[in-house]
Amino acid sequence: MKPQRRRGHRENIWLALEIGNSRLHWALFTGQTLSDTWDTDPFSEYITQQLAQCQTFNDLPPEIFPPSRRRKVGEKNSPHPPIFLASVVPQQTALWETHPHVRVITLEQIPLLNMYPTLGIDRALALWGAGKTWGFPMLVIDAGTALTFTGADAKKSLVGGAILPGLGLQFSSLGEKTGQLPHLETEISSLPPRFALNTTEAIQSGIIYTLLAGIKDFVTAWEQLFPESKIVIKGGDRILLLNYLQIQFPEIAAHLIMEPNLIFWGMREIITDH
Ligand SMILES: Nc1ncnc2c1ncn2[C@@H]1O[C@H](COP(=O)(O)OP(=O)(O)O)[C@@H](O)[C@H]1O
Ligand SMILES: CC(C)(COP(=O)(O)O)[C@@H](O)C(=O)NCCC(=O)O
Ligand SMILES: [K+]
Repeated sequence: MKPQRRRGHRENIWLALEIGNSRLHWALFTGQTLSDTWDTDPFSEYITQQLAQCQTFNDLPPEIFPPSRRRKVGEKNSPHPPIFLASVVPQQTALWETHPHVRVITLEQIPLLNMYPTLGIDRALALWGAGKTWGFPMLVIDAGTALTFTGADAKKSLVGGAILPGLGLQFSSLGEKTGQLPHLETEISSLPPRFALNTTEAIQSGIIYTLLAGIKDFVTAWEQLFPESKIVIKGGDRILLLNYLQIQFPEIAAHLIMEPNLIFWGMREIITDH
């Protein structure tokens, strides 16, 4: 599984791909060093079929590997690097797993204790990456499509967690499943009045204040169990939520470390030598 060193081209280049429910998250590594990250939309079957034909790095389609990033990779005809894949979207996984350069990461590779078989690989990798970086006990909050809490104790044993609809999903489900509520943008330019007098602000208020209160409640409960634990927040809505937590519950926000690349740290831990 380890990326091989090859003579005559830049050493140990590998790609990490995390497939989430909203988008694909990519990282370019040289050995242990993370040199670049970017996000793309999910791919059609056509693009992944094209990918399976690629022989060299340069053959990678621009939808996957934007031209602006190519200079970091070295010679044009460098062999195709391995792509280490962690996915929580089975339909997308199926498009990739036959690809000759793809290695799918599974829960068995992650040394966390007490994992249950259906635990999301993203949650396990992010928790492992955070714990190996800042130490255990550890709680990870992933503000992605779903918002998740995932915690482990000092023995690197999964304590458990929680899953709820993320910020975007809360807005879209109200917009889609009701007769007269609009589908609002996830961006909230400022905190609305809690008791609002129009529909837009009433939706924003309901979603943002309950999310912030929920995060506060989970963080407080975790800290009662593990007062010495670090807590790290990741995911596409991390900045928005942390900004509003700073306003609403500054004492809670002060405990949170923000780090978007936890899953890539987790992948690096399990696939490279130290
Ligand atoms: N450019 C973007 N595209 C999609 N979602 C985004 C973007 N920027 C911020 N977001 C927010 O990120 C959330 C998705 O988080 P992300 O971590 O990308 O999800 P996942 O890992 O589940 O694919 C959405 O709720 C959305 O509000
Ligand atoms: C909870 C998730 C949907 C989060 O996915 P994401 O929002 O990051 O795309 C994913 O981790 C998943 O499908 N988990 C499986 C169930 C579990 O972890 O218990
Ligand atoms: K995720």
